[in-house]
Amino acid sequence: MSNFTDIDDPFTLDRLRSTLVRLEDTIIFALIERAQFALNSCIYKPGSLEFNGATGEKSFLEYFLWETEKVHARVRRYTSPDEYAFTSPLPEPILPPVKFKQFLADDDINVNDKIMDIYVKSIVTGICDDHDDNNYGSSATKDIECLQALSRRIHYGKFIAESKFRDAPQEYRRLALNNDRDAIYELLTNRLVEKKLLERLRRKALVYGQTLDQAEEGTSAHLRIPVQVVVELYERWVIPLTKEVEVDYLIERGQKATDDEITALEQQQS
Ligand SMILES: O=C(O)C(=O)C[C@]1(C(=O)O)C=C[C@@H](O)C=C1
Repeated sequence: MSNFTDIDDPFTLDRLRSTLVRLEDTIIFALIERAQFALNSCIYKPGSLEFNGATGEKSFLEYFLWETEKVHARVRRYTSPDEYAFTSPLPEPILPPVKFKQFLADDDINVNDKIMDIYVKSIVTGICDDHDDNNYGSSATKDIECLQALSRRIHYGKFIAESKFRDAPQEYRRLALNNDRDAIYELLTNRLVEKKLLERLRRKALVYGQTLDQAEEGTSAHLRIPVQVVVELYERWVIPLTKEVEVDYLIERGQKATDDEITALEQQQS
């Protein structure tokens, strides 16, 4: 809920990108926190015996996440335009609504099911040792932090997409009306930004992962998380999913935009 009550414009592409840079830190630290525990694969298996039927049909992680999101929903977490829940149904907030500055168009894009699937199958297995250390609650707590940070980062693509739409409304609308996902994908892609991001991420993973234990300095043993895993996470999943959200958003946005709106956006630019 950080940016949306700022007085100056929080929605320039530069400002939005600086939020993505900050979220890199959040994600790397969340992964480092999770990696200190074993994989504990039973927490991802629906109805696993370890939990004596207490989680019903759900896995321990799904059960824990749903209970967590219920509390967060009550304190209006998911009314913020940059927060997306994984579970449902969720209760109404007990706090009065917050008036957020309107920037996004209405949409119901939510890729959290995909994020969960990729996280459990490919991400957590890449950062944790595959054994059982009995730290089920701690592991799931850290999983929830990783999932929420990834979800926030990936859905932030909507803000980036809206900003790009406002910069070239005619063009995005034309492509959206043709349902041309590939051309939208090309138009929103900035390869230089992606390249710099991956280089920065490599450096961050190297620095943040250090234990600063003198005896291990300069060896890979002093890293709490493999650098390559963090870089690949972004290359294979985080950037592609962000772009998927951007394309989905731009298709809907372009198809719904009226002539008057396009004209008004173009006048704002000149
Ligand atoms: O910064 C942008 O322009 C974005 O759209 C975000 C992002 C990313 O996921 O980091 C995605 C697509 C671009 O090619 C560059 C970076």
